[in-house]
Amino acid sequence: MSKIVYTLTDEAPALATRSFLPIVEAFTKTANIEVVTKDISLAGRIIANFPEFLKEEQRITDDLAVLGEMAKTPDANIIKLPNISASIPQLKEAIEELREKGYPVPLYPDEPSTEQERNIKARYDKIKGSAVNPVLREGNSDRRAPKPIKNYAKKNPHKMGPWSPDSKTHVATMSAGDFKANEKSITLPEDTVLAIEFINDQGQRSLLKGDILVKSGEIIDASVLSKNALLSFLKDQVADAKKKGVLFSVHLKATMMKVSDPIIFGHVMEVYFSNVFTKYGETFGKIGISANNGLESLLEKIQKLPEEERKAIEGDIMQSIEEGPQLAMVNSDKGITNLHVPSDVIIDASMPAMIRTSGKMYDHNGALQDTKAVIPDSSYAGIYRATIEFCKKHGAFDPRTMGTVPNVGLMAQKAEEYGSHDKTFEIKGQGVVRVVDTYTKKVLIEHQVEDGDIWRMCQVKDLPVQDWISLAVSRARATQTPAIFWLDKDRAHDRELIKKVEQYLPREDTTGLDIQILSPDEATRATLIRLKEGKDTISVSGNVLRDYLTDLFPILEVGTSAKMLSIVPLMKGGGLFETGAGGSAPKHVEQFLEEGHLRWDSLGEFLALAVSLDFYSQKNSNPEAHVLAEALDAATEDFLSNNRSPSRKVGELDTRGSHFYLALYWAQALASQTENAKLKATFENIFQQLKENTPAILKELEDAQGKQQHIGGYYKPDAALLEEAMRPSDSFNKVLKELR
Ligand SMILES: NC(=O)C1=CN([C@@H]2O[C@H](COP(=O)(O)OP(=O)(O)OC[C@H]3O[C@@H](n4cnc5c(N)ncnc54)[C@H](OP(=O)(O)O)[C@@H]3O)[C@@H](O)[C@H]2O)C=CC1
Ligand SMILES: O=C(O)CCC(=O)C(=O)O
Ligand SMILES: [Mg+2]
Repeated sequence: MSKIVYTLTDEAPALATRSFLPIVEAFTKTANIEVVTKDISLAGRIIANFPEFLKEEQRITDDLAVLGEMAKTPDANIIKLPNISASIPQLKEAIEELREKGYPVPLYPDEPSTEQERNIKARYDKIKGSAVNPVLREGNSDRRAPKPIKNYAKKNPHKMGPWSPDSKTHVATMSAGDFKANEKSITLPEDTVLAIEFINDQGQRSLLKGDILVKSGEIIDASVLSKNALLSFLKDQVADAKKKGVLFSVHLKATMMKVSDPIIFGHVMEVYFSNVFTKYGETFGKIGISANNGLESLLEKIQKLPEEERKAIEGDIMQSIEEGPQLAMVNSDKGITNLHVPSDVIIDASMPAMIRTSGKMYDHNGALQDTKAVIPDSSYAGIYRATIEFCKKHGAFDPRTMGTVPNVGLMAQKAEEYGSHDKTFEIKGQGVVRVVDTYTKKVLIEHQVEDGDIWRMCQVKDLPVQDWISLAVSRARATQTPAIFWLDKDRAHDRELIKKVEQYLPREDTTGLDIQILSPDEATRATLIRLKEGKDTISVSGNVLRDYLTDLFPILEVGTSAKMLSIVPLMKGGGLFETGAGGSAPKHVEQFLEEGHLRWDSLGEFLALAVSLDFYSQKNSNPEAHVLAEALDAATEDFLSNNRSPSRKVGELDTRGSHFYLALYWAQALASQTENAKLKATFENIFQQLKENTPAILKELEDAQGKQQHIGGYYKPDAALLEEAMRPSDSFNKVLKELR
């Protein structure tokens, strides 16, 4: 019999799990459902990957690899919480913490010089960045705000900052020399093996990557971002932000695009702090400073220098900030700028948050200001530009009346850019990069490159594309909603995809459906007009737009993407249920540690669990699981209508209290259903007890707030301390124990 697999992750969701999972385990046990956990936290993944450095009792299995295999089986039923996609600074912090805890995992070798170091770095590079989702996502993505969530937002609209036509906020993106401009793409007629090679101006050939297995019908594309074009673009933008008196901010996806985007981030650092890097470049080289890791890491590393030198550098950094355009801040109280850590500002969440806030970001005084949002590559920047222009013209959206934009995203099997990191290279020297068919020796794609350019190749397989088209049609049919494929006939890769849509769409029954293909810019405008009028439109997009759109629209419509239903129907028949569409909210952990108040909203998890239980019921012919699922959905509606989401303020209901209410309503729904007498009897008793004990439980939960929390670690907290912190109500724990 299959099981429900629950993932243990990082930061706020991992804290929340310690409170919610015991409830899930207790409730599902009544239907004989086995819930097992798998550790895919950053710390867990590091430990699992370096067994030879550890004592026998410290070693753990590589749960991510286990889940990756499971995702390719029909029995998979995985509930996936958000996890950290670690930047280098985060990875190093986690390594440091583990070593302090007595796990002698190796240090991250920035510049490996031996074979062993190269091997260690390669292993860490697999753990770095977005290393989990691409492994589990063996299916395409279906993300939407369910009806009750939309209805709740209509009745209880979140705050939306007004937009003025005079706003100076704008998107700046490259007009030449970027990935979009240089993209070339082909569809392969048969299975073959490709190689990527670089031939420099002296005619020397080096293999960048060989043995790339490709299948018939697979689309490959390759492109290059010119370093020189990027630098001149960035210089112009720094000057222009200063001239216009707007904040300077850069929005990248350094986590998922883990090879290209940290390099681009580094160039932004070097341009913004050009005086500093020119003056101290040599010193920085000696002490191993890489601009790619951000200002915070730079400031830490210069602590090693003699005081006088350190102070001089710090002074010059301050001077650059004072003389340059003001930087947008991540945390103005703590002086953390947009350039401190490459993973602090992540485009999918950061751009919508800015749009929700009247197009403004924080300056160093904590005041909101108009902003230049620098998104160097123009492939997808246009959707934000179009949205900003729309808001300037029509004002902010109104959550009470706006429609909804569900997404069907092409994602399976490391599709498109998000699967490109093993084929992305910072080019050393001048010459050409070629993609070669190793059987026919034919050069399939070729680019002229210069030193420092970033070249990459992406792939998307044919079966995932077919599955994506079917999923789009089935969602359009199920909801009778128009669907737009966001594909640009002026982009090489999209042209290949359009051919497939034109080939496979006629195989589907589309009678009565409204399905169009529009470029992302046109699709944005068409969708926004409908959205404003209260009409719904399905966006059918590639992988990057899937990511961007499933934060953009939810954040505008319901305030956060945490409330999204996010299903991945796995291509082999299993189910992967992601909890919400957002991340792991590091800011929430900070508040919890300081004030004992956790504001993480688990709505996405409630929605995911209900679908997972229903799926379990079908797979295992277990009708009780279905009863649990229906009752959970009913409980989620009660939860919403009674406003039981965690508040942002200490002393008010937090995540733990919100979980108590969910349990209360879930028990109530089970007690009042009539489909299953055994569950009814069990939960009549449990509901009664929870109800009677409500004041005591709430008091115990409230008493746990208002003080600093000590959980014995950030990346690998202590299990017992966590349990104590996240389950502080004895009265609640006692009732749950009766079920277990
Ligand atoms: N599926 C996954 O595994 C994903 C992982 N990530 C990873 O998460 C980390 C943080 O990424 P970041 O870009 O900061 O994005 P997050 O989505 O974690 O955070 C952005 C903001 O969204 C709000 N938010 C997000 N989730 C919730 C929730 N459940 N309840 C309430 N509010 C929520 C919070 O706003 P406020 O602070 O105002 O309360 C939060 O600060 C990174 O390591 C990133 O790579 C990111 C996206 C998806
Ligand atoms: O895997 C990641 O790094 C982030 C994923 C993400 O943002 C998403 O799927 O929406
Ligand atoms: Mg995202």
